[in-house]
This record gives sequence, C-alpha cells and structure tokens, in this order.
Amino acid sequence: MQHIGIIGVGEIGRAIVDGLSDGVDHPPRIHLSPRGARAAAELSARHPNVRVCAGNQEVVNRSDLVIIAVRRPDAADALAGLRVDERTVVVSVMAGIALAELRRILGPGVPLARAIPLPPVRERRCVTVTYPSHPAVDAFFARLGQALPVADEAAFNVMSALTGTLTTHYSFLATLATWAAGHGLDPDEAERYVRGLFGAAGRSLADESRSLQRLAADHETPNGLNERIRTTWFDPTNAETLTKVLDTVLADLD
Ligand SMILES: NC(=O)C1=CN([C@@H]2O[C@H](COP(=O)(O)OP(=O)(O)OC[C@H]3O[C@@H](n4cnc5c(N)ncnc54)[C@H](OP(=O)(O)O)[C@@H]3O)[C@@H](O)[C@H]2O)C=CC1
Repeated sequence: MQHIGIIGVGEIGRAIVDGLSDGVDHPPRIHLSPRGARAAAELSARHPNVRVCAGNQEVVNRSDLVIIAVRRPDAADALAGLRVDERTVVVSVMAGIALAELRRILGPGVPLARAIPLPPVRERRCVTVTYPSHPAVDAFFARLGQALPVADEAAFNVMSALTGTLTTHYSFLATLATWAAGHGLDPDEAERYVRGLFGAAGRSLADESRSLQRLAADHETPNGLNERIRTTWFDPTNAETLTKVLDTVLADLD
C-alpha cells in the first residue's frame, strides 16, 4: 500500500499523517484533501512524502487506500459524487455513520471498512478497532500500532461508545489537580503529580493477568482512603448514570 489518501485533514487526519511519516524510513505517499488548507500546507511542508490535491476526487484517484476523516455533518458533502473503483479501499473513521449508509453514498462494489483510530496513532501506539476485517486495512493500522478487527458492526459501535468516555477521564484528572491547587499546591506541581499518579496506573493496565476488578481491589485497603472515595462518589447511582449515558450514546451509533 504505497499511496494513502486522506479526506478531512483535521485533528485525527493530521495525527495519522504524522504517524505514517515521522521518523519513518520509507513512508507511503500521502495525498491530502485541500480543505483545512493551513493544516494541509503545514503537513506537506514538513513531510516530503505528503502533497495536497486539488479536490477530493483527485485524492481518490491517486490512492490505494483512502481515509475519510470529516465530521459526520460534512460526510454527505465530502463524499457525494465521488467515483471510487473497486481497487481502492475506503476506510471511514467517522463515528456514527454505518457501513450501509456509506455504501448508499459511495455505491456498491467499493471495498469499505470502518476504523476507530485515536490520537496515539501519532506515536504509532494506537490499538485501532476495525470492521470488517480487511487485510490492507488491518496492515495499515498495524503500522500505527495495532489493528483490532471485531466480529460485527454492533461490537464496533460498542467500542466506539467506549471511546466517548476519554474526555470525561481527562476532565476527572483536571478536577483533581484543580482541587489540589485550591488547597495551596502550586498548580503545575499539582498537575504533574496527577499525571504521574495516573500515568503509573495506566501502565499497570498492561498486566492482563489481573482483571480490572482485581486491580481495583488490589489498590484498596479496607476502610482506607480509596474505598472511602469510591463508595461515596462512584456509588451505584453514579455507576448507573454512566451506564445509562453509554446506552444512549450506543443507541445513537446503531
Ligand atoms: N479527533 C479524534 O480523536 C477522532 C475523530 N474521529 C472522527 O474523525 C472525524 C474528524 O474528526 P476531527 O479530526 O476531530 O475533526 P476536525 O474538525 O478536526 O477535522 C475535520 C476536517 O474535515 C475538513 N472537511 C470538512 N468538510 C470537508 C469536505 N467536504 N472535504 C474535505 N474535508 C472537509 C475540515 O476542513 P475545514 O477546517 O475547512 O472545515 C477539517 O479540516 C469525525 O467524524 C470524528 O468522529 C475518529 C476517531 C478519533
């Protein structure tokens, strides 16, 4: 796969370009759509393997694999009228647009897949969920970390809903740092400590011999600080609110 197209050069499109190019000996040729002109120009100036096309059709014409990374409301406008032949694989990273809908827009016969890349693609450390499994698509995301093909679109949507919890996690950490600063800690020091604390907790997730429930139990002393905060704040009502909003998000994705 030597020619990669990207339609939608925003946050995730840029991360993919950097992941494919930064410090890579033989990066693929990358063809960018012209919208988001400033970002596209910056990428093509920084990476010799990247060029900006005159339009979305040119991106398709020049590419073996095309990533569609526009926002959901822009999808129809970005894809309408595009002619894609069956030698080009189209990968949508757009949340909430089903394969059937993409097929309706692009027409039958186009090899299609969906994927959920996240910003760590930039460091080639992302586990990217894909569906349906396609050798070229899975090999592509393996270059950016690891591909995780799932069995059906329902499973894909569940994974997609899970990714919607990430900013809640960061906001939780920001609230902890703000609280600490409110009690007199230097704000930078408070943030550094929270980052270190949860960075280490994140690394312990790599140990798959312990379940998530086990990890929680292992970090808790009976009647200790952790148990007190968990049972007071993350109580059954809070947990139920979280699972309910996940259900609502999933219903919108299905
Ligand atoms: N951000 C993330 O971490 C992730 C995002 N996604 C999905 O990727 C998609 C893009 O998200 P994100 O990168 O955050 O969004 P951004 O808003 O950062 O980028 C979207 C880009 O699409 C461009 N665009 C809009 N219309 C067209 C068009 N007709 N043709 C070509 N380009 C167009 C915009 O250009 P302009 O600025 O000119 O409007 C903009 O550069 C979404 O569907 C999202 O669900 C998936 C996984 C992770």
